[in-house]
Amino acid sequence: MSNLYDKLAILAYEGWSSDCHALAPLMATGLAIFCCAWWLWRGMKFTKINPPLPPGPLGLPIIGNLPFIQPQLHRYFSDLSRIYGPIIKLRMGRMIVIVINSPSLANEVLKVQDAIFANRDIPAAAVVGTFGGLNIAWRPKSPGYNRLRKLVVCEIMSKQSLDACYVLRRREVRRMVTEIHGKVGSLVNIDEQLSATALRLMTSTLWGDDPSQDLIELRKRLDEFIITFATPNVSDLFPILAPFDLQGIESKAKEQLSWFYGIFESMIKKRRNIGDDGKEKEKISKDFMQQLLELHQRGDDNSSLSLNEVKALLLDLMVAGTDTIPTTVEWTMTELLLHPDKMTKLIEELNMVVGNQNTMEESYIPQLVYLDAVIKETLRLHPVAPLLLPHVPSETTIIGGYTIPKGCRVFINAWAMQRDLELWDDPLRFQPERFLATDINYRDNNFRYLPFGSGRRMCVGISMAKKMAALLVGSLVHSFEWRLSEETKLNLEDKFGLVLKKTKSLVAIPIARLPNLEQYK
Ligand code: HEM
Repeated sequence: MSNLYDKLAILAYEGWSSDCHALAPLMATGLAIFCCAWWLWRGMKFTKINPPLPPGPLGLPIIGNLPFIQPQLHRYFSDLSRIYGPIIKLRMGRMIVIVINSPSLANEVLKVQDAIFANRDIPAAAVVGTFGGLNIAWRPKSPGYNRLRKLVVCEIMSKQSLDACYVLRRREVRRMVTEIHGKVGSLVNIDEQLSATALRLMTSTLWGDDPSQDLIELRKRLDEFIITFATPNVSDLFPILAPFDLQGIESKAKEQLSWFYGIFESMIKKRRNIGDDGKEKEKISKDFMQQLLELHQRGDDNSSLSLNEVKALLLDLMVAGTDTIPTTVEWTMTELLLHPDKMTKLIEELNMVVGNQNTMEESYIPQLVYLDAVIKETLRLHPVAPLLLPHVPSETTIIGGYTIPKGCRVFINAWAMQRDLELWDDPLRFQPERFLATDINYRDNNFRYLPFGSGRRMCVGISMAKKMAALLVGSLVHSFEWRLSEETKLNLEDKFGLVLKKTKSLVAIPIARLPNLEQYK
């Protein structure tokens, strides 16, 4: 090769110096024009492919904006968007963060360019625990992810499957009503009550009844695990440091996850030991674990699950389901207690549809349109995932005239859009009626209202969440009248975390409102 270059050089030199002497000025001009044209073309091509990154606050070298980030991320990001516009950029260590604050740009990310943005990056702490991202929430875009999601949406969360395990949900909700009835006239911490109920609801839906299971220990482990994952990890901000696990987060996560997987493995083992016949089989046939194991045993590549996928999924569904639903229900009860006229309207609807001789059942939900509007309005003002989950573009692209680099984290500030004065009439007012007047829905591709996200990464638990939230709010309001103690000052302060919770738990006094004691059993 170098020989060839040498020959060409000699040829060029000899040609230039002898035969083409007269053409020299012409060739020089031609070369100059070519260079200018090439430079202009490169410049145009560069600016065309690489517009600037979105605007944002200046940061420091290496650590970027990290020292200035405020813990209430949803509020901090929306304050920044008032200064820098609907799309902003921050840098956290090596990580570029993009925040979207307008429905038209959210439409670009979640619909027009959904194929690029339907990707995730596994946090360092989750790599080992999810067997390299075998769960749904962290799994990068891949045929494996599509297969898993399809199985969960079409089989586990199908109407048929959810109806089949209603008996399990009903039992836990009735248990909650009985427990609250035992505290009638005294203060009840609604957050604690709902968290315990949601955990029982989720665990019995996932694997039915397991008397050997210590739910207090499970709750404690779950809280520790959530704290580990919510702690900002230097390994994610500076991947080069990941092998050192400087904060010990990865090793903690590994230990915590192996505890959960130990429990799942022993339950799977027990389940497999149950024979094909008898009442035991009948009892367990409705829970998710049974369905997941049946998918595992299918043994065909397109529609079966590996055992590690089964375990990673059980954890995914447990984490996703146990805090989102009670948080939504607690916010709903708080708003209703702050707005007695809306509470009265809901009671009237429940009296009319359910009646005071019956108990609240899921079969009434389609007729309870005001209840549906109340929950939708609550999720508008208090979305449990205010920034959705981070989307990670699988290639560099352009949004709103700015370059969005491959691998950055894109947050959609649903919280800000759902309270935007330009998008909603009187946005800070709790007004469920706005959902009666319009037909805004959770799945509408309506990018000003996104409590469950949208597109390929939309929440897979939406059908289950809708049923559980309606059953819980309906049962609490149908069974009891709720009063506040003299000292209680209700407020709507929130705190950002894995879910957007109330800063102060709701505490209220239940009074029985149904005529028969039987209705509380
Ligand atoms: C009120 C209750 C709930 C709300 C408001 C909610 C909201 C969300 C949101 C906003 C996302 C992220 C969407 C995105 O990144 O674009 C999400 C993802 C997810 N949710 Fe939910 N969720 C709820 C309940 C549940 C339940 C009950 C389950 C399952 C038992 C569940 C399972 C999941 C999973 C697995 C994902 C990840 C989906 C993916 O990455 O493909 N969620 N949810």
